[in-house]
Order: sequence, then structure tokens, then C-alpha cells
Amino acid sequence: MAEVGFLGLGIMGKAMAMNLLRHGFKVTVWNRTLSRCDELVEHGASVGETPAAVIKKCKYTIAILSDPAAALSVVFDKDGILEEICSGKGYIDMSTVDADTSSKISEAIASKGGYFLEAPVSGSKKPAEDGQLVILAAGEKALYEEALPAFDVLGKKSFFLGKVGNGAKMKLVVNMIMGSMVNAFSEGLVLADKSGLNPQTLLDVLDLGGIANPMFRMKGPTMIQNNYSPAFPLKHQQKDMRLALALGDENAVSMPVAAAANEAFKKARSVGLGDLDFSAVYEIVKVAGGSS
Ligand SMILES: NC(=O)C1=CN([C@@H]2O[C@H](COP(=O)(O)OP(=O)(O)OC[C@H]3O[C@@H](n4cnc5c(N)ncnc54)[C@H](OP(=O)(O)O)[C@@H]3O)[C@@H](O)[C@H]2O)C=CC1
Ligand SMILES: O=CCCC(=O)O
Repeated sequence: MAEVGFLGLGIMGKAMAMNLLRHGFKVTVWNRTLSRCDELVEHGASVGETPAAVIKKCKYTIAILSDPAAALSVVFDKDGILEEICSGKGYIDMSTVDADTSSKISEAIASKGGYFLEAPVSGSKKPAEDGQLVILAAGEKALYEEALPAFDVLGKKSFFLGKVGNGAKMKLVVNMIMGSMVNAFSEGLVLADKSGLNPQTLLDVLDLGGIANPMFRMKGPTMIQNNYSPAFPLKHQQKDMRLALALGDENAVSMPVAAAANEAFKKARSVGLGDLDFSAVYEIVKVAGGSS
């Protein structure tokens, strides 16, 4: 089996690279904070000293990094991907970024003769650990087909959405909906509590009705215990709301619900909740709703 490169060992990257190793892939990893590679090495990974070194060694390389600045940095900065990408090599960016960022990366890689695929994912820490992500790929179809054995390990379903940008846009639309939902859900929990209802009973009622969903089911119990151990960091959800709102601006789509949700996430970041799970926006909604 060909060696797969993997850049970025945060919450998602660590789980995904571990999964590839567990399924017999040979994986060479890199992370900006190199010590985060140690655990992967214990499970059989090799380490590349730089993104360029990983690209040099591997037929194709996957990355999953925080945000557009990080995604651009590993490509364009010193020791970055552009130094070694060439004909026959592929680069797959699974970070959640905007279409513009993806297009810049795609064009730069094409100018060196390499192949590019964007492939952001739906699903969080647990689906990443369980290989149950939903992969939203777009770009070079041949690279998509080459990476399918890896995608089949990482995810439960892969979509090929056509030209570069479509994967990024799909991911932002999905996360815009999710960010608005968690705000509405938080308001519901506050309203139930303030009007004398048991929030746990609200969760039970919701779960039996037409708006039952895995997010309410997973986050509800931890939210009512004020437990925000991060699966999806709030700072990333706010980044996604910001990028989705920019996509709305470009397309003249009015999104007052998403804009209000974004304000709550920004407020949460401003009071230091950015590294907690995105469901910690509940704390902001509680204060706005007069709860402590
Ligand atoms: N967590 C989730 O549930 C999901 C997250 N996503 C998306 O996946 C991406 C990663 O998320 P997640 O794993 O949660 O994030 P984390 O914050 O846990 O990890 C971020 C990763 O990006 C690296 N990084 C940050 N800045 C730079 C930089 N300038 N140069 C190089 N590397 C950098 C970090 O390195 P270092 O260790 O050195 O800080 C780390 O490896 C994000 O785009 C997020 O929106 C998508 C679906 C679900
Ligand atoms: O981008 C993060 C998505 C988290 C999720 O789908 O639960």
C-alpha cells in the first residue's frame, strides 16, 4: 500500500490518522507542534520534519488544519507543500475553509503539475474516531478515485461535488445551519428552565418528535451539565459562521438567523470560551436570557 501523508494532528487529524493506521495504511505525519506526532508514532506512523518532506515521501497527502490562514501557510510558506509537489503527486485539504482559499491552493498546486482535491468533512470527533465522517470532495476526480480507499476508512459516505469550491461551500452551508440550530436549541433549554420545566424532559420530548437529531441527542445531556469538553471547538464554529455569512454576502442571500447566531459565537469567543465545545454558546444564551 502506498504511503499516505497526513498534516495536522488536532482533534480531527489525530483521530483520522489513527484510523488510517488501524486499517493498515502506511502514514507519514507532520504537525506544527511536532510533539503531537509522538502518539501516532507509537501506533506505527513515520514523521516528516516539514510539510515539504511529507509531500516528497508520499504519493498523496491529506491535511486537516484550523482555518484559511493555516491552510494557506502549509502550502505557501517556507518548507511548505509547493516546494515538493509535482506531477504525479496529490494534495487533499480536508480543513473547513472558504472557496477562495481552496481555489488559491488549487491553482498553486496545478502550476507545479500536482493534483488537488478539497474534501471537508461533516461529523465531529466521535465520527472521526469511528470512521463515520461524511466527505464533501471537489476538484481533481482522478485524485478522488485514488483516495477512495482512504475515504472509505475515514467516512461512511463520500460525495464528489465537481469543481473546487463546491466542497467548501457545501460544508459552510451545513455548518451555518448547525450553528443556528445550536443557538435555537440553547434558547429552548433556557426557556424550558425559566418557565419551570425540566430541561431533561425537554430533551426526551424533542428526541421523540420530528426535530429529533443526533446533535441535540449528543450535546443536550452535556449542555445541561455545563460540560463543554471540546469535540468541535467554538472558535472553529465561529470561523465557519463568518465564512458562511461572507458566502451569503457574495450571493446577496439575507441570513438574519445565522447573523444572530454568529454574534452569540463572537460573544462567546470574546469571553474566553473559544477553545470549549461549540455548544458552550449555551452560556451566552443563558446570560442573554436572564439565567446565570
Ligand atoms: N472538531 C470537529 O468536530 C470538526 C472540525 N472540522 C474542521 O477541521 C479543521 C480542524 O479542526 P480540529 O481538528 O477540531 O482543530 P484543532 O484546533 O484541534 O486542530 C487544529 C490543527 O491545525 C494546526 N494549525 C493551526 N494553525 C496552524 C498553522 N498556522 N500552521 C500549521 N498548522 C496549524 C494545529 O497545529 P498545532 O497542534 O501546532 O496547534 C492543529 O494540528 C478545522 O478547519 C475545523 O473547522 C471539521 C469537522 C468537524
Ligand atoms: O465542522 C464541524 C462539524 C461538527 C459536526 O458535524 O458535528
